Amino acid sequence: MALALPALLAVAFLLMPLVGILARTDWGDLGAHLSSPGVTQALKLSLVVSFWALGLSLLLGVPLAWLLARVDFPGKVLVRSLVLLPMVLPPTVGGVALLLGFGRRGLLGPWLENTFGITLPFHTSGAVVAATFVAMPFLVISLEGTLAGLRPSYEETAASLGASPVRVFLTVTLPMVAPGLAAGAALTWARALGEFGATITFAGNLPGTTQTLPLQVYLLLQDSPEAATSVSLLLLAIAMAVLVGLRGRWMGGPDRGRVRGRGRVRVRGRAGGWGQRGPEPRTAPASEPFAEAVPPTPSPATPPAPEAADAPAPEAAGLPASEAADAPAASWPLHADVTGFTHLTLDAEPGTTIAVVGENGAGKTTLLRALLGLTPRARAELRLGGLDVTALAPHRRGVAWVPQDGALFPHLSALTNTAYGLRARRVPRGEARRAAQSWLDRLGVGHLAHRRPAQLSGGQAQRVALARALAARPRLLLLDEPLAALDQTTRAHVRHTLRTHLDGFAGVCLIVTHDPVEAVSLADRVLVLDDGRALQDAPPAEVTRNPRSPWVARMLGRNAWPGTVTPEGLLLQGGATLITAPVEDPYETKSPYEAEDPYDREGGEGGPASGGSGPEKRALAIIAPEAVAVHRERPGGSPRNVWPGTVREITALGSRLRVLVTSDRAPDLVAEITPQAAVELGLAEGAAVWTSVKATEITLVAL
Ligand SMILES: Nc1ncnc2c1ncn2[C@@H]1O[C@H](COP(=O)(O)OP(=O)(O)OP(=O)(O)O)[C@@H](O)[C@H]1O
Repeated sequence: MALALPALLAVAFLLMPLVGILARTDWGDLGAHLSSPGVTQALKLSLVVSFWALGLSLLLGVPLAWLLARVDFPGKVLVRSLVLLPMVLPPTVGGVALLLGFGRRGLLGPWLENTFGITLPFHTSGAVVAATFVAMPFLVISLEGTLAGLRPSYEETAASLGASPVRVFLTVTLPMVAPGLAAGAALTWARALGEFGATITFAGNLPGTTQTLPLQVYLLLQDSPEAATSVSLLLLAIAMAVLVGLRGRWMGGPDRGRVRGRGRVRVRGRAGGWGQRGPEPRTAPASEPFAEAVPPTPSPATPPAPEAADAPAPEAAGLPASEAADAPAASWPLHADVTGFTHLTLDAEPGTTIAVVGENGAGKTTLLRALLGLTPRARAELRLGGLDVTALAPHRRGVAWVPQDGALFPHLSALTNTAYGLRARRVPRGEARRAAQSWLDRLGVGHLAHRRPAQLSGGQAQRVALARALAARPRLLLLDEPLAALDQTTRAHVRHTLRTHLDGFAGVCLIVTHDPVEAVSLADRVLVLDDGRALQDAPPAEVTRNPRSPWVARMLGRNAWPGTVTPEGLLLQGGATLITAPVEDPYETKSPYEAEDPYDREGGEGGPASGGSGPEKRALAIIAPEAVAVHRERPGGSPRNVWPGTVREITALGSRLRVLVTSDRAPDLVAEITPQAAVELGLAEGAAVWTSVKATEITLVAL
């Protein structure tokens, strides 16, 4: 209430002059005033000047806004202040400054006059310059705000689909910032139309040449105040119309209402933790509803129809003719040497799907961006099939990227989105659309071809994004958490679709995921990253059996305790010893896979076995939750690993319960028991219990 009064006063203060104009307008003579020769001449001149000023502002201001929004350069703050200056400078001072810069005796004036014969003062061009000087900042700041708010994933995805930077700007950036651009343009035009102070100071007040409407108002005020009021009303009406048309869009940053981004629902941390289900079977059950909606998938031996039918000329696909000539038909093994923040070597046969997992900040996105050629933080020497694409720009690599939110272009239909990659490679429109429709059909979303992304559900949008990437016929496919934004049911459906279609993909596919089910059910290999290095790169079964880090173990639903190997077992942090079965030195029993591990061969730093070279042998004790017994009394008998503890959390997992027990004598432990056992034990959160693990149930994995 205390604020309402001054606020009302402010509104009244702003309203009063407008009411004054309305009250004092001579409505009977309004038509005559506005159609008088002097006013119509000034109106015409104002329109000419304001539209020229708008044109100049667009020509110069759009690139400037883009530069300010997208490029980091020294002195950027200064340039931005310079752009804003005319908005706060008194217009007459602006006029004086223009005179000193471009006037006949100004810095550039003589040169302009002698070289181009251009004299600005007392010419219409001078009025245009004055109007541009004061109006352009409106365009620049409005567009800069919109551009800065546009997530780069749209433009990066467009590039990954093969679009050149100019094409990306024209087909993605410009349409997506159109509302901001239109708002800025309308304001710029309105400001130019109302310009007075700089114009009269710099260009003078010559009827028919520089005397625009605002200058007319000033003159009329002395001779015919009623006519001045009528012209003021006209200018007021125009200004109001512009503001009402913009409906507050100016300075509002990107038009978030229109550019609908899919929610980034990150499934992190505990998603794959001890409350997670065990791995799903790799093949989804035939009873999955979506399975029926998916047309039969061609085997890898018979490439998908669109690939065969619509393969563009190699040159059209962005390959230099010489490289294209000896490019293998449709099979793209991967070899990547990545250096920088990410440091690893990756080799994979065509058709391999690799799940990239790791904690937050492990370098998953950096790896993908390095393969795309989009980050200076890591560089990938990249060979895809017979082609070394290292030196190629992102849009010429044939590396398609599906970011987490899909980044479907909101202004294009599902069909046009899907055809985007082919169109970027100059495939004729009809052909590209037919191929796109075919891909949409195969992913079960063909009937949604004409919908805009905003009219699709999360799962449908993901399928369209996948269709768009596959339709571009990439040599390498990068999926960044493709299922993260989906609910559990949709996730299972889309996972099945993904699996089915990745089976028919003739390149390598990397999937970043935080979901162990996704990693195990979709991938042929799991690449575990830690601080940009490959901690483990093995088939899912191997990673599940012998996880190389506590994080991976926990992600896969296992208890994982790091410690130091001793003759009895494992010395845990805190001094307790975990007794294991007669110890097989984990450093001497390596799985066949480990023996082949490239990091072992190279003895590379950070490789999976590098920890074995020191005097102290670190290992990870893996304990399956099913192997943990829970008791109310201290158990007797054989188990030697017995700890008192307290139940901290009980969660349901299918038909079983997972019980988190904390103890001051051992690390946190998760037990999996039946609901019946829980009832019999009278388990509840806070209950004092004992946990035990048989020595034979513990697996030691070298760290
Ligand atoms: N542009 C950048 N400049 C400097 N450091 C960066 C930049 N981008 C990422 N990093 C850092 O690099 C590391 C790896 O980041 P990256 O985004 O690749 O991790 P991630 O595994 O994808 O993580 P998340 O699971 O959280 O997405 C992090 O420590 C991050 O802080």
